[in-house]
Amino acid sequence: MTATPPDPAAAFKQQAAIKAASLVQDGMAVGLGTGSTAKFVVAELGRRVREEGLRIRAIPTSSVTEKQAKEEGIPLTTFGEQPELDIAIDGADEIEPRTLNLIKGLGGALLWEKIVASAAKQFVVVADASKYVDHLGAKCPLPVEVIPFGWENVARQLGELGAHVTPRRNRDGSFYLTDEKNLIMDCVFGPMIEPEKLGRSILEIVGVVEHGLFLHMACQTITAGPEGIRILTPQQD
Ligand SMILES: O=C[C@H](O)[C@H](O)[C@H](O)COP(=O)(O)O
Repeated sequence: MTATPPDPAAAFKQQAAIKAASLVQDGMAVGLGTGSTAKFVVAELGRRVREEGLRIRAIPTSSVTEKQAKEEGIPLTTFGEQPELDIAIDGADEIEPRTLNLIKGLGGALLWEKIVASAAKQFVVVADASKYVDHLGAKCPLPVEVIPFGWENVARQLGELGAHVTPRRNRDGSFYLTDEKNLIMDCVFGPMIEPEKLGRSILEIVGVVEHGLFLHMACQTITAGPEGIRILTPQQD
């Protein structure tokens, strides 16, 4: 087994995560994100539950986060019991600093993440400062979740929208499967000028479940880097 190399941004991710976790108050219903930054949020909330007696109920955005939350002793709930969340805190792969538009899903959790974020009164994003881009798509592919049946045709149509499309695979060559047993198409579009239009076009393709563009959803981003913690809210045009 090969060891995972240490993450040079881990300390910044943790700083941003602890700051964001401080927004969570007693009695809140909380959406728990997925990824290497969100896991610090879950750890900090777990610490507060155990050491400070913080009372929260949470909905995780992936099976991985669900496992961590249970290990941390965070009580979980469902949308049946809790249709609206007070806050959701999650990571991001790219952040456009003016709008706080995001690309998410490099960890494969974009579908549950979008459901949780859209059920939250406040959607707060945590990241290290390397996630800022001038235009979404500048550094990352856009992950698109598609059902397995007919994926080849969906991939072709994503290509017609201008993407270079790669189905995500595990190290052993098998298809990567999401928590909903769907596939992910990683779509390199390059810098996006009109992400809203692109997002609508992607959703028109039959077989697409959801894409990783989170547009006009975040109310705040908390990032940390060598210059310290930076908190942004969307700029009004
Ligand atoms: O599917 C994964 C999620 O969208 C993550 O929140 C995103 O990939 C950021 O992950 P990380 O904090 O590990 O960079």
